[in-house]
Amino acid sequence: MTPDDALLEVRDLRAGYGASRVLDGLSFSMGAESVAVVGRNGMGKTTLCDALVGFVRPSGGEVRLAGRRLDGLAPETIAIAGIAYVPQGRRLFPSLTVDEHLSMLARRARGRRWTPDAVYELFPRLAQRRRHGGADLSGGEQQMLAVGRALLLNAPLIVMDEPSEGLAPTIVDVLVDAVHHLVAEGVAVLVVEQNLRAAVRLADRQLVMVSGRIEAEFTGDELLNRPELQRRYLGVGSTAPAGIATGNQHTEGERA
Ligand SMILES: Nc1ncnc2c1ncn2[C@@H]1O[C@H](COP(=O)(O)OP(=O)(O)OP(=O)(O)O)[C@@H](O)[C@H]1O
Repeated sequence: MTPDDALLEVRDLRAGYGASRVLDGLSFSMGAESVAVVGRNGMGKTTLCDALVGFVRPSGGEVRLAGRRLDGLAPETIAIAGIAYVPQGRRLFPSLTVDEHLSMLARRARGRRWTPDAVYELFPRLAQRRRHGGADLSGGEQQMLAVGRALLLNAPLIVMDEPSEGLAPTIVDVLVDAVHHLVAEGVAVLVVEQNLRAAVRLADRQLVMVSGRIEAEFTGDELLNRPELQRRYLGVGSTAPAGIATGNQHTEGERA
């Protein structure tokens, strides 16, 4: 991909917390496609997401969306400029209903592709639960709501941090279908994943993060079929079932 046709271009990005540098000259670019970032725990994946959306202020480098420089801007400005965020842990409001979560952004979404009704069409399960509070939802329903809320920004790029975390396999299927649907409509999705099986279903391009940089890129098939790559880059042990989880993923089995 040349910078000319990149939707998102990240160049030499640096960021950290106080004196500790976490992102250390990270670069990649992507178009209107899905791309996964995988890597061991603590390599800086969440920090990358937070730096892209403005929750962590970069200390150097550039983030450009469709050519417009976004690094250093406030999170609200970056959201409106076109990067929506589905954060790790979903960050919903326990006392607000599904409807109330979505109606907060409904006015901005009016007349555009993604409205609350369109979100309910994508996730019929959410429509059935529309009057339930955030705290009453299963993990899968919460994740659908977090994705739905991000969609209402009608942004060209959605960043998702560990979307499959804690979800039952059937709900991961719903999520994978939704991401494919979005990409087919021209929305770009950048997804950070600990779960390699989920990562390769969500995206063909797999960027491997090591110590705050993108160290290598593989296709999903390459990563799934080459245990030595999994051991080297993802810390998947030789006794683990091939390609199930990177680092110390803890999940599955939650009620759908
Ligand atoms: N708020 C913070 N203050 C200080 N250090 C932090 C903070 N958040 C993360 N770190 C440190 O930054 C490094 C990268 O963390 P980050 O969460 O970005 O990695 P990650 O690849 O997403 O890991 P994980 O998969 O475990 O969430 C770690 O060493 C972590 O301890």
